[in-house]
Amino acid sequence: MDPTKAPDFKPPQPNEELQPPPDPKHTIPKSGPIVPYVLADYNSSIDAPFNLDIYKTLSSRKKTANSGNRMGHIPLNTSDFQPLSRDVSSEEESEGQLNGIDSTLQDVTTTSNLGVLKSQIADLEEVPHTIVRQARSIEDYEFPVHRLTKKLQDPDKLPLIIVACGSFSPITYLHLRMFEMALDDINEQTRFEVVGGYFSPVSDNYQKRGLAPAYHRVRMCELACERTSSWLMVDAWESLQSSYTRTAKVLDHFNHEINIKRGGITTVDGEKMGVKIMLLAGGDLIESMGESHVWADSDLHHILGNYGCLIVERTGSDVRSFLLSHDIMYEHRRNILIIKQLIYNDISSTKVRLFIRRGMSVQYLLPNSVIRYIQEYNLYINQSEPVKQVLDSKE
Ligand SMILES: Nc1ncnc2c1ncn2[C@@H]1O[C@H](COP(=O)(O)OP(=O)(O)OP(=O)(O)O)[C@@H](O)[C@H]1O
Ligand SMILES: NC(=O)c1ccc[n+]([C@@H]2O[C@H](COP(=O)(O)O)[C@@H](O)[C@H]2O)c1
Repeated sequence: MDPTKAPDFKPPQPNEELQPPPDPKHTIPKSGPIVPYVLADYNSSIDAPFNLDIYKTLSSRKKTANSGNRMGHIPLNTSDFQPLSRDVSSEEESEGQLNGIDSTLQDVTTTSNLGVLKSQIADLEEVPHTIVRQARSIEDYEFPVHRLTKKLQDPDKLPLIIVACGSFSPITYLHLRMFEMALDDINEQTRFEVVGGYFSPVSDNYQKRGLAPAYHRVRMCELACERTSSWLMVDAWESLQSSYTRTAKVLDHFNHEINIKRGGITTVDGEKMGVKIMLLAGGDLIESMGESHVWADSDLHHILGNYGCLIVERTGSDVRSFLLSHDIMYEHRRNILIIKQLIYNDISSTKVRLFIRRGMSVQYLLPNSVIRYIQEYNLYINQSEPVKQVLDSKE
């Protein structure tokens, strides 16, 4: 649980000159083109119209278009949905079901933008289909792009990828819901178009109580994403590292994979454009940013300045006041979006682990496929987290 134990973590010294975190030696080139978009540019209102051409020119100059890219996209048409697995349904059945979904959606979406959006319809969890899986070793690792949008859909918007870092031990409906809340607020309040969302589970080196082995946490996230969402993915890179990786470096990894290696994504005009990457986090994580022994100031400048943060308010935490009181967060406030939970959800992985240990039901707190996985591998039953600490942890 203690990132200060990372081999490269140095606590800030008084009067220290702030330096950005050092580039990881092999994967991140010295001057990575981190996309400089901020949520609210140059004091204009967050939803003011703005000139995309400047960015198009910039990105076409930097064009490093990688012809071999294998990007997928958030499925919007039924033809884009993942095929149902053949061992459970014939091709005809699949077609019939998809057509069924299509006509239902048509009714909802042709007349207005109201109702359930096409992009938010996933295959039902009960419909088994192929699960895209990440490698178990870093040697075989490939960055997942099967649900990344291939092409921006709105010519007036900028592409954005959301990354959630955490333990996910186990992943719950709250963690999944955080992405949906973020999606709604981004669509409503910003000029960004979400082109992908990733979970990045921490590695086993993160010494936090209750961590199931990284391999299982990644698998559970994969089941949850593939079975309940049409756009979320899991990236195992962080979980496969041999030592703890600070969040600043995890975001650099996403920048490397998406912007440096693949040159961003394609705009409506067929140009390549860099993608903004933002960290999705809960209010508690953000409040931990006030503790200098947990987050280095230079990392905070790097994360909040170069990337940005989407903060989901947590019951009982006042993120806005915290933002006001924290110098670095205040400095980068235009790159931070606070997401209000309109329906409060406070599902806690710690309590889920306790329930499992006590043989209690966890149904409707996490996806069924994740519950089945936990049962199959007997996860969390032999844990020894102090019960008092579990019950007091989030209150
Ligand atoms: N109730 C909540 N409201 C908003 N965000 C939350 C809530 N619970 C967790 N999160 C956020 O989910 C992300 C992943 O959390 P993580 O799995 O590391 O811890 P957790 O969900 O609090 O689980 P644990 O109980 O094991 O500490 C973090 O950004 C965290 O802030
Ligand atoms: N200095 C850092 O980069 C730093 C510090 C604390 C937590 N984190 C990250 O925050 C996420 C959630 O942490 P907790 O589960 O401890 O709330 C993890 O992904 C962890 O790596 C990063």
